Amino acid sequence: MSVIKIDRLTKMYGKSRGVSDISFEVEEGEIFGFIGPNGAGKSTTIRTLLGLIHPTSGGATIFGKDITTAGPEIAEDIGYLPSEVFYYDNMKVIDLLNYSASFYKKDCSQRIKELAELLDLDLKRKIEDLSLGNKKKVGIIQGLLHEPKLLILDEPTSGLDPLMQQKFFNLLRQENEKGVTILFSSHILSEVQRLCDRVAIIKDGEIVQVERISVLKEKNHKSFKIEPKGELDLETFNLPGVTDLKWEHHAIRFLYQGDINTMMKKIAQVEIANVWIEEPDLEEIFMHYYEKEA
Ligand SMILES: Nc1ncnc2c1ncn2[C@@H]1O[C@H](COP(=O)(O)OP(=O)(O)OP(=O)(O)O)[C@@H](O)[C@H]1O
Repeated sequence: MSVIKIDRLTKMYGKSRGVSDISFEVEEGEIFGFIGPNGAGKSTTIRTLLGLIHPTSGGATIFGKDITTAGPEIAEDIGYLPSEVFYYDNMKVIDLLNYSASFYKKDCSQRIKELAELLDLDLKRKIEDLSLGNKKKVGIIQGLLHEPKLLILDEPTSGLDPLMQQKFFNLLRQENEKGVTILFSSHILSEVQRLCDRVAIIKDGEIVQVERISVLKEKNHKSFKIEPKGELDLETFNLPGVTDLKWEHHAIRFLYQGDINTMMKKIAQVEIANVWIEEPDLEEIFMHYYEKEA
């Protein structure tokens, strides 16, 4: 079942484009990455889903309900972490969290304690005394305290140190194992690669691809590094499907998309000292993808 179904959604800000004609679905139980460079339209999509802004055309459903007509009802089962968090500084953390919890029809006090312990956050401190990272933790707890069925996270890791990021990712995995669906927006490819099952790539307000991370890595390119014995012309490997062909120290490097047997036969024709065939990381794939599409 689709938890989020976006159907031909367009959002214009006056004459300028927020997102245009985007469609994709997030299935129940998925950790779904939403990735693209700054200004691509991730926050616009998320804010539309949450009913904070209204679509210009097209629309979306969450849990099968229309975002424009059933917003408050849907919101009860969503946890949202905005990319930037703003608070009334002179409140204590616990008071703020209790206030957030008061919007839900359940007792969240135990969950608040558990999460604060896990994230190592002192509930008695005043918000104004907190570092950026600790403020972010308050946002994370706010998003999770009512045990939502869907988590929508907009660039959630900014401001968290690597150790806390790791804890946060573990927490997300635990939530996901309990059945929580997660939409995770980011411009950092490595974190999407670590966490997500599938990903939608957005560029200039349009979805350019929706794919499993594993397929993206397999289908796209292999990274080759070949160290020849003696001299070899770089042009030897200038074959269909080869890109980014270059010398790197004593080795020839390139990305290859195509039948692996063709490439292995070609390599067998030359004298080599060593060969490395690797999956490129997502960064390489995306850079290549963006350049190709540009
Ligand atoms: N309130 C607004 N008024 C006018 N234009 C806006 C507004 N909010 C966003 N935009 C424009 O819409 C486009 C998409 O922006 P959006 O913030 O959704 O991108 P993003 O992918 O979330 O990027 P970032 O990570 O930088 O927030 C950009 O061109 C941006 O300038």
